Amino acid sequence: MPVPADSDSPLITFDNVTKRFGSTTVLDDLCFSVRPGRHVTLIGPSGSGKTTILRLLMTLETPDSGTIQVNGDRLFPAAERERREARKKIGMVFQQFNLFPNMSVLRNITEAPVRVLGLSPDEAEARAKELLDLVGLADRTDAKPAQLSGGQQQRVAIARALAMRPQVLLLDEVTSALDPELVAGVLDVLRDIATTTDITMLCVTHEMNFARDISDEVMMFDSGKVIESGPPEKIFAEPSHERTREFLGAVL
Ligand SMILES: Nc1ncnc2c1ncn2[C@@H]1O[C@H](COP(=O)(O)OP(=O)(O)OP(=O)(O)O)[C@@H](O)[C@H]1O
Repeated sequence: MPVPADSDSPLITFDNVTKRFGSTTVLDDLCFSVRPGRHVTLIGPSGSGKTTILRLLMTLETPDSGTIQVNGDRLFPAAERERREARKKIGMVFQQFNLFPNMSVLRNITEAPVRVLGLSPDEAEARAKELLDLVGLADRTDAKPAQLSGGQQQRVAIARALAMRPQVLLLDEVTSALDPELVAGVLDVLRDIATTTDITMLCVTHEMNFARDISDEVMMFDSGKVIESGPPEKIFAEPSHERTREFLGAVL
């Protein structure tokens, strides 16, 4: 039976998760959990497995062993039906915006809620308009993605992820593909979502100021494990692990 989320029971749990690509062990008996409503940033050197963690939660990858649960439903190992239930609670925004180029902005957002959640087109459209307002694009409903800047496209992608009413929002280097002048607008939208909603966020970013602003917790990964975690003021100011000091020394 799924356990209802409350502030004491974790929303996301990784128990002894191992993931290999060929002979490379990317996640090594990894254990961590995230409580509902928390905003957690994953940091660590390139190749330390941060994106793989998000992709496992999206069921885009399969672990070699271990258990992953979301709100008491198993993602892995799980029967297909249970996995689908768990998967529905998760939305992701990718580095590349991945919008449907031939659909309008509005249709990009309403498509999945109608098809997957069974919302009526009117309900989906009303929700999409609220979300476009939230991301500052209420006047661009009829535009095609190619008519928007990269920052605007990424804001549509954020609205599209939220339209599925996920409990967890995964953000994978969402500003890395943007021109520098467009980064702030996207980060402002995410700051707003972090402060005005109760959504749980797992974020991979190289924007350390953003991580400092929105995170309740920063987890430092190295060699497939969490080597330290804590509030951003602790991790950024007084990291206790030598590898964290080295990493932050290179990126800050
Ligand atoms: N589909 C795949 N096939 C083979 N190797 C992969 C695959 N996906 C990831 N890897 C490897 O797994 C390791 C971890 O990759 P991952 O993208 O999770 O790291 P990361 O910490 O997010 O790195 P970065 O900060 O550079 O994005 C890397 O060595 C990568 O090359």
